[in-house]
Amino acid sequence: MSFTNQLREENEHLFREIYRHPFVQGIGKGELNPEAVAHYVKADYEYLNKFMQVYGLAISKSAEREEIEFFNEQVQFILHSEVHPHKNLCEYIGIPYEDLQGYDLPPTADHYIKHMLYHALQGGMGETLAALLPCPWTYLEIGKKLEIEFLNESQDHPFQPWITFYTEDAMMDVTNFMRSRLDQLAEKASDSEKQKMREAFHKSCQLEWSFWEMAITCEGWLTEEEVSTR
Ligand SMILES: Cc1ncc(C[n+]2csc(CCO)c2C)c(N)n1
Repeated sequence: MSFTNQLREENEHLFREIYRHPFVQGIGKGELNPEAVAHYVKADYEYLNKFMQVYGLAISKSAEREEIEFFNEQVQFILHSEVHPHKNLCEYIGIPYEDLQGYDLPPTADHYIKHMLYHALQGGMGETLAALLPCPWTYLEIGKKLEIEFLNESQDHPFQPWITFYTEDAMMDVTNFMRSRLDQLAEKASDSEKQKMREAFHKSCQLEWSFWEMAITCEGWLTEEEVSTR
């Protein structure tokens, strides 16, 4: 079995729970709390800004032009394409996209991005890819499953653009490129390097679940007042 198939199997429980998460199920049912949606878009916009910087670090570790080209394309993808699912969510809540930009990252989003920055700064390309991969892979699976379970051609669905964005070939291509590079690197890696890749991947899966939870609970930093009254 390939290394990334092993990673997928070891994290089956988290992939299942991500799909079962109430925010993800709310996308499927077409019913979401507007405050949770605004919280998600605010956090995700800034998360994606930092995510592009992780791609920048990955470029600095690239051994071949093909890798540089891939990460460069993915920065373009985030800048110009990944705004569409955000705009779909903004339309649902009737708030202009610009009004949801420029906010501080809530604790979980901050943790997630710093986890990726850590592996990109400390580790090699394998560790970096292992930390990045759950991001496209979990969204690809969410999109595919929601499409099968909830999309019906004859009926309007408020999140149809969001769902189909993540089922397009582009999402499969990003996931497959990262998987094949990571599989190649794992073949040559030592046991301790592979262990670091496993840990980076597993924590990113956990943080993907936590990101949905952060949105639905409108998680924020405690105010001074809250700290002093606990
Ligand atoms: C928390 C969080 N996780 C994953 C994505 C989806 N996503 C973000 S970047 C990227 C790959 C682009 O190369 C994908 C699929 C998101 N928006 N927010």
